[in-house]
Amino acid sequence: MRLSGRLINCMRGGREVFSGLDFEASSGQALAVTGPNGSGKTSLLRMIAGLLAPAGGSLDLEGGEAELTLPEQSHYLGHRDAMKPALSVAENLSFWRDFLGGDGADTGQCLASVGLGHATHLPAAYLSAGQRRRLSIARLLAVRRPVWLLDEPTSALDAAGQDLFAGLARDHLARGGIVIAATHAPLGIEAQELRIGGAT
Ligand SMILES: Nc1ncnc2c1ncn2[C@@H]1O[C@H](COP(=O)(O)OP(=O)(O)OP(=O)(O)O)[C@@H](O)[C@H]1O
Repeated sequence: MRLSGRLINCMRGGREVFSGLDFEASSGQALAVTGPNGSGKTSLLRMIAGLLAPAGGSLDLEGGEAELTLPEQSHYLGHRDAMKPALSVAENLSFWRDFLGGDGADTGQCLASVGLGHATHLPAAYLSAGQRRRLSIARLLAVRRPVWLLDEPTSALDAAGQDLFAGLARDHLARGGIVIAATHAPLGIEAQELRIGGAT
């Protein structure tokens, strides 16, 4: 499987953010998207996820499921943890599993894998920032998709959480997945750097 972008142009609010961006990531590879604030890292992830149209260029996934689009084969975790505060932790994850077309994955097991086994019945509103991030990461496990698009995946995670994330990402890569992560911090996994904009 190979994900590639060719000559991608990004416009936001009538202003060019970046242009002519090329990148490529094959099965088992991670890309760390780096660059200064406002250089377009989140915008690039959202384009790959199908949430924002490129102003030019093309995005392509070769070797995936022929009948599925690139967004349908991708997970996008934004830096806001999309969850409903009044629902429990388990209900939030079940919502996402069903919404994303999961095939009945055991949410309890996914939550235990991210260290939230003790909090499944708590309202999501009670979670700390790092726990919310762990709940987002559990979505990656509840529904298996080959392309992970992650915006600052380790923000708010403590050292143990960062190790946990790195382990899950390594497993995903070992299974032939692809990780594209926008980050200002080391991801804890081997990754090629895709730099956008000027020096950090
Ligand atoms: N909805 C929008 N309308 C207009 N401009 C926008 C919109 N969303 C983002 N932008 C602008 O697009 C540019 C790129 O934003 P983006 O969030 O992709 O950057 P980033 O590299 O992820 O930044 P950071 O490191 O701060 O997270 C910024 O200048 C931002 O202000």
